[in-house]
Amino acid sequence: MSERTIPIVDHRYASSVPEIPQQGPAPAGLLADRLGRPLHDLRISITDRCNFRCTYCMPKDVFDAHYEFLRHADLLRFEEIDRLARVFVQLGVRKLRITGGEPLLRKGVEDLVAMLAAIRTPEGDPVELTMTTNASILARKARALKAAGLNRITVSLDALDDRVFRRMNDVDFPVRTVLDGIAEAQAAGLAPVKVNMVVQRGVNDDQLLPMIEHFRGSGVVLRFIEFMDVGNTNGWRMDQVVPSAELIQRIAASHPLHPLDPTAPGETAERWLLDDGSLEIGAISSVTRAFCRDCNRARLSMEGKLYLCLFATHGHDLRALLRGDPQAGLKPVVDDADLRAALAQVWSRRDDRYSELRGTEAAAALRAERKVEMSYIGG
Ligand SMILES: Nc1nc2c(ncn2[C@@H]2O[C@H](COP(=O)(O)OP(=O)(O)OP(=O)(O)O)[C@@H](O)[C@H]2O)c(=O)[nH]1
Ligand SMILES: C[S@@+](CC[C@H](N)C(=O)[O-])C[C@H]1O[C@@H](n2cnc3c(N)ncnc32)[C@H](O)[C@@H]1O
Ligand code: SF4
Ligand code: SF4
Repeated sequence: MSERTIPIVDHRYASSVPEIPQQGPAPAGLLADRLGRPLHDLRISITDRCNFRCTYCMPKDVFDAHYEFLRHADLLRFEEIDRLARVFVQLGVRKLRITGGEPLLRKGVEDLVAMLAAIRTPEGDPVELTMTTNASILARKARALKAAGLNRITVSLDALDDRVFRRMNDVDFPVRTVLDGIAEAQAAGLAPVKVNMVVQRGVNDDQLLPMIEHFRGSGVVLRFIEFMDVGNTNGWRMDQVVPSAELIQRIAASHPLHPLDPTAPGETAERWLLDDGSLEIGAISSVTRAFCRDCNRARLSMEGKLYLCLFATHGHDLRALLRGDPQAGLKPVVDDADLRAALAQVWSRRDDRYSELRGTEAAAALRAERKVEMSYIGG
């Protein structure tokens, strides 16, 4: 291991096994955390590997040839992910997002999509199923993903200028291939395609207007994300954050904007429409306008740890519940009702709100403990 490689998984992402409560949870509709927030989204990270080395996410000097990625045996099997997702849906989840690392790199990902697409709510309805991808191999996967039941897709793209994009993904990957992936996703009917751009001052903030011009009239929804202090390795600096308020002002100077109402409680993006109706844009302002108050998102890692915040320092070990853990004297939980009770208890004790606390001693303490990495938890 090189000196700069961060310590191995167990230390980074210490885990706690949720208890199985004696009594069942509150009825699904009433489940809420300590701050009264319901559970609505489950974001499932299916691999910690990626073929890009985006400088703000997997810097090369940390995620290098010596970096220890998880072994395949440590990953949840698709059947295990499916079982957990079903129980989460019983508890109120209505949107599933597959992410990573790069989710399209996981072998057989279409089979997982098909399994998750078959899940029904207690009322018999399907849940929304989506994915976040760097689109490096989306052009050849889009039709199979749609056929398997994926509803829509979000593509990460940080620049239109090929040189800027290659520099940011740091593996010399061309922008053309990502644009082809977006076009194929649209042709396959994965609608709407959303494009997410992380904006870093001095790195790609000159790409705002070219991105807008490119996607006008295309049907794509374009969203700008404030560069976040997620993880411990990306060298985050506040002076590289372009506050959404500034960004919107810069755009509005040349493209008059019309604000849109929120579509659902807890949504991440504030939205605007270009006055001529040619493009919807969104701003995700986790740094300058925290949206923890309505945060209804849970995150499941590829090895089965449940995280209650993007900035969490530890996860709850659901794989130990599914598989048992002889060393800890744990038998596998065979009854879904028990699993459901354990998950409900974890959610009901949640009080995470890192972005609201950023700048306080509580947040500094979390940073000292080491937060989970973005490529592990999936964004
Ligand atoms: N701080 C913080 N950032 C988040 C959270 N959820 C999403 N983000 C950030 O916003 C980016 C975009 O989120 P998406 O994955 O597109 O999720 P979404 O906005 O819920 O998705 P849609 O349903 O497509 O609107 C992520 O990559 C993260 O960088 C959150 O709960 N907290
Ligand atoms: C971790 S990636 C995983 C999925 C896939 N590899 C991709 O890039 O779409 C999910 C999202 O997190 C975003 N992201 C990663 N690091 C970030 C950071 N420091 N601040 C804000 N967003 C970040 C990426 O731009 C991407 O849109
Ligand atoms: S943002 Fe996505 S594509 Fe870029 S390094 Fe992270 S996981 Fe890979
Ligand atoms: S910082 Fe944590 S609690 Fe706040 S919105 Fe993000 S994931 Fe939710």
